[in-house]
Amino acid sequence: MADDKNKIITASDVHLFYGRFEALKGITLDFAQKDITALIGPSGCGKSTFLRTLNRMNDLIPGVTITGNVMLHGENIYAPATDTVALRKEIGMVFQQPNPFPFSIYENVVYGLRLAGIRDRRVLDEAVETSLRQAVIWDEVKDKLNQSALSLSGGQQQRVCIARVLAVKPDVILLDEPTSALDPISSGQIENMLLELRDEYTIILVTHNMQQASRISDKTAFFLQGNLIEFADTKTIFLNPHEKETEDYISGRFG
Ligand SMILES: Nc1ncnc2c1ncn2[C@@H]1O[C@H](COP(=O)(O)OP(=O)(O)OP(=O)(O)O)[C@@H](O)[C@H]1O
Repeated sequence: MADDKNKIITASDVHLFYGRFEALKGITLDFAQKDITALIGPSGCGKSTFLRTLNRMNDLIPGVTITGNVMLHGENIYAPATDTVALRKEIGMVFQQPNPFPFSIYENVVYGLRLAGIRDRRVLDEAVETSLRQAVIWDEVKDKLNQSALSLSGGQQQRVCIARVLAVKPDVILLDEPTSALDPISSGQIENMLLELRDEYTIILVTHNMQQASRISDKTAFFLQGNLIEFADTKTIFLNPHEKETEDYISGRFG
């Protein structure tokens, strides 16, 4: 577990039910500042569900019941007073399928800033350039910022979506299989970008791709049937796992 002073998110005994089905069976897991943490495990083990508990995206699904605590900077995000819009700015999310809005590249990136009431063109222009540079797509799009984001390739769209998240300066970025819909070159670009972003952001990544987890993450959490089986340094998980189930999964014996 992370040192107390470095913890940014602390999840304690999180249970989640879809109706009567228990998809998370008491997950306790801490995330350290500016680590990349990979969540791995076979299909249906609950990794995406757990990721969504971290910025209350499951609240949007009817019939969901959640117990336990998720603390961000020591504050319970499930407290009734939590402003979920503000929470999702602090903990941004990127999905498997690139989901740009049907607007220009520029308007996609400034979307959250406009919602926050920022109108100063200079501030918006600066945020667009900074975020697109951080998402390593500035050079490809700088001459066509007014073109629809939907005209870009899938990999470019995903990087614009990441720029859209970065523009509101989150503390944490959640990514749910962000490269699984992309070709290997685009996936590699996104992996390199995540490694660059690690200096500034806490990154939590659901991935089916074990090479990806081992290439870019500092810590790895292995889930199985709604349980967290093992959480450790990525090297330990892949080279010297403590639990038999982890070893079986890593070595391809199931999943
Ligand atoms: N909206 C929902 N309603 C009901 N059950 C759901 C819902 N979303 C997920 N589940 C169930 O909860 C369990 C965990 O699903 P989840 O999507 O979190 O798994 P996962 O590990 O991310 O899987 P995958 O890698 O296939 O995306 C699965 O059994 C799934 O069928």
